[in-house]
Amino acid sequence: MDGFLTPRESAKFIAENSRDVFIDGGGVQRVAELLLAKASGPELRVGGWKALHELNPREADEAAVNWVFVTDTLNFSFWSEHDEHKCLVGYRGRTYSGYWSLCAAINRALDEGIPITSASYYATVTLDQVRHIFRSDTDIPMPLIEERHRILNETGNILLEKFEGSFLNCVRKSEKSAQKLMHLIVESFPSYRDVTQFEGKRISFYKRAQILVADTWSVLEGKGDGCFKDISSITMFADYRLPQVLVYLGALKYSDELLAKLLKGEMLSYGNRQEVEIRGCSLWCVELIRDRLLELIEKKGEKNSGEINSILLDYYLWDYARDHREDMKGIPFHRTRCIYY
Ligand SMILES: Nc1nc2c(c(CN[C@H]3C=C[C@H](O)[C@@H]3O)cn2[C@@H]2O[C@H](COP(=O)(O)O)[C@@H](O)[C@H]2O)c(=O)[nH]1
Repeated sequence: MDGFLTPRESAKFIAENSRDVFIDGGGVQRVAELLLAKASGPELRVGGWKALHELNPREADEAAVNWVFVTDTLNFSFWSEHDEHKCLVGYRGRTYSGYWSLCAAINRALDEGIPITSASYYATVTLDQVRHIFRSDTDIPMPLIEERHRILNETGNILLEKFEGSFLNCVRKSEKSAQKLMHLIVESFPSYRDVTQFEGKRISFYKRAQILVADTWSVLEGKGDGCFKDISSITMFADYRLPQVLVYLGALKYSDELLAKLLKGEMLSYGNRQEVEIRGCSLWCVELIRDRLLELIEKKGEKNSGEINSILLDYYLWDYARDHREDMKGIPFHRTRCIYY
């Protein structure tokens, strides 16, 4: 997708021109120190993706890669109008919400013999079948179910036409370059084209394309086809949870006007100036946190396991947000209903 700034360039430009969202240097320092204490733990390792999350595949084979692909193709917009009434999926004795309800529904379908990770199946799956596969245990369905159906059909057909029905073939075309894979994804699959404009510039976030590259790296354990030489060039993923946790941790601040709007639960449309500032400043904030953390590791004389990158910081902060959901109740997340994050 030529003519667009990269996500990192976009984020820097947005942060420099933002009016309602600000990065707090003291907060960046404090988050870097929080992460320093975890730098040698299991969380900030590529292995954490499997070790810490029971719904993720254990294997590192073609089927696992295709599980990641269909999951990240649908990895968007799980928030509900009222948090106490939301889509929930029970699976193997546990109840899952949000992003995890998607993973639970996919694993439940596979257990029921529904080949939901096979392009030949989801290229022609019907809306009724999709409603059944992603059914909720509550009366609140998974949001945007019609869009999910349309995207499954569209994406399945493209994967069949261009990559013989397997995302592993797309990965292999990237020749172990994360950037090449990200661009192959956005050029091939329209639903991944997370782009807009800001102050007259064409900017990109590519949130689902970046997390797809990251999850592919993770499911392949950073080895073989997943040994991307430039994996550290992937930035955090501009969703609606990371901004919330960055505000909670004091690294990001909103203007009074924007905070009041979010506290009222007002929706922001995709591409709206304030929505773009929230996403861009969050992305840039994590880049600054990563830079500061690497300096602290250097100063401490610890060998930086080359692995510390924005992906692992993002995963850690996203999990942190999950684990501190109650504490974060007073901090609003921005409500944008779209297929991009
Ligand atoms: N920045 C970022 N955003 C992420 C993820 C994930 C899960 N991914 C990895 C994490 C653990 C597993 O290992 C997965 O590989 C989902 N999301 C986004 O969050 C939102 C859903 O939130 P809630 O409503 O609370 O479930 C939605 O926009 C979804 O797209 C991530 O990691 N980082």
